[in-house]
Amino acid sequence: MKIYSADQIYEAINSTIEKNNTTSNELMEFAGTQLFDWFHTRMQGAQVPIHIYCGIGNNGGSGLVLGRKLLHHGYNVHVYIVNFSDKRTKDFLINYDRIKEFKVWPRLLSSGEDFPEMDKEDIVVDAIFGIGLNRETSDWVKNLIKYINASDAYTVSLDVPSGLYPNDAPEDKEAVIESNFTLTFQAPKLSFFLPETGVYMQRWEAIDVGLDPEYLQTTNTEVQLIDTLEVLPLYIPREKYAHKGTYGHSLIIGGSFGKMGAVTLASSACLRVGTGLITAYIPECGYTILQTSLPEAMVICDEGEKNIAKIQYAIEPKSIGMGIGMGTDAVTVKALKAFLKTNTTPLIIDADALNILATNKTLLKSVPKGSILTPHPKELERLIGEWTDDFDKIEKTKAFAKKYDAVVIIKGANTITIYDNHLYINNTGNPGMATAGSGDVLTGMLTGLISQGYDALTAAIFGVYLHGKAGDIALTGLGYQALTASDIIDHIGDAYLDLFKEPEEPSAEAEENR
Ligand SMILES: NC(=O)C1=CN([C@@H]2O[C@H](COP(=O)(O)OP(=O)(O)OC[C@H]3O[C@@H](n4cnc5c(N)ncnc54)[C@H](OP(=O)(O)O)[C@@H]3O)[C@@H](O)[C@H]2O)[C@H](O)CC1
Ligand SMILES: [K+]
Repeated sequence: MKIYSADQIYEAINSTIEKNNTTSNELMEFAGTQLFDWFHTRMQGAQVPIHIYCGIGNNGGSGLVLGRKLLHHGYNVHVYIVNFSDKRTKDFLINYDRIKEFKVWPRLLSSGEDFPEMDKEDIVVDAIFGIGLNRETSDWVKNLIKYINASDAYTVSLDVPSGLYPNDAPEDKEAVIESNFTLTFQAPKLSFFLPETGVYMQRWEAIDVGLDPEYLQTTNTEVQLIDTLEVLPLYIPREKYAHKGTYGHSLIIGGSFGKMGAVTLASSACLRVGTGLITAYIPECGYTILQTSLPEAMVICDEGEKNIAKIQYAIEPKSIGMGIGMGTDAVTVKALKAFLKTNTTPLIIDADALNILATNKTLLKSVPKGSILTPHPKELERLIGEWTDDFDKIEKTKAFAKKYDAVVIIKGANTITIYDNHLYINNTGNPGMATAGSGDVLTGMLTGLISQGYDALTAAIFGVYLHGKAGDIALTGLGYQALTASDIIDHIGDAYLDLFKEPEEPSAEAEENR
């Protein structure tokens, strides 16, 4: 799914108006009708008080259309105008007049003294600011936002939680609505997926507000949300006359005394994702561990007993996953430096190998084209330096990926793959996957995909998706706490099979948050 910038959404609105020979108010009416349908389907006339807070722009206008339609169907509606400016938009004014058809005179809020009474069993509709927010809110509006947040009423935000920019960090963390549900217009916004700003909503759903399909389809976006529809075309089918050589030889380089499990997990995941052959390159002490725990794997032992000391082998791998459990012992650092000088095979660089690169930045130039780096936030910070907020982090990572022509995967709740100034946000995975070895599994999967012929970017997008999907499937019957990295490996096969499942009729529940 494409994630449009605020500018692109305004362009889409203009294009819709031009092409369909319609008016912006008709668009607002359509959007409001869709919003009403959403509420009506769920509420079925229930008389729970609904408090609609409308700003004076088009976000507020949409709130007024929704309010009018709810009133028309006999709902228990209270409408407030958050009068933060006298520059009311044309469509706001039209709908401000129209709601009075129902003999409803919205209450004007214009200072901190007159906030309405609400009960925590009530529903709040937040239509204060949409994507037109362009500066810090005034103190009294901030107080109103804090008041709404403190009410604990179930809050549904229209388009975005008010106070949240689609493509920027809020100046004041308290001046943002904490929404339980965000009904976003047409497509979600980037800020929904980043750790610092994603917390302002529990769930979201995109409402089709009828924007010009041609504009939406032909416009390139910098950001994409990756789900089954996006990865299905990336899948490379297995050939009938294939042999194990067809799907490449993968090499996992890592391990140190006490950390051999990481290599076992990565090698096992690499196999499960479909590599033809797998070799683990480990220090001597891991020989029996590997051979016993993973009979399918071949093992090459380094001359070092407890740490990797000199990387040399006589095989020709198609891809190499390195760094997991490797440690940062001086002898290993030296071995990695020497290895990078001559290696031309694409690398998937994780964990300690990332830390070694971060302290020896000149080595980054020796990372071959078509390689992937998989840092978690702390490792990323060591590579690119500190950032002021998530958006700054993304800009810095984009510059880093460009400079070294590498694919960078920022691991997190919504793992983000960055390459060539584009962002691919993964939509699978769950908090149960924040567990020991989960990253080692991902490294193994990426290595196995590249060996099978996927290019680095495709392997990253597809691998991160499959990894998350395997974790999601594994979750059933386990729950967040019990999920382990081995469970993710055990469900890689199910994640593949799930790609080809006939789509079920979407239930309202399943539609939410996708
Ligand atoms: N099909 C669609 O996608 C439709 C979307 N719609 C909705 O429209 C909003 C965007 O509406 P817009 O009027 O552009 O913007 P807002 O309602 O978010 O904000 C209104 C104005 O408020 C001013 N502003 C911005 N920040 C502040 C602030 N901190 N304090 C005070 N005032 C502020 C700003 O105007 P200025 O001239 O004063 O800068 C905003 O323009 C979108 O989110 C959807 O909800 C429509 O329904 C049409 C269909
Ligand atoms: K809003």
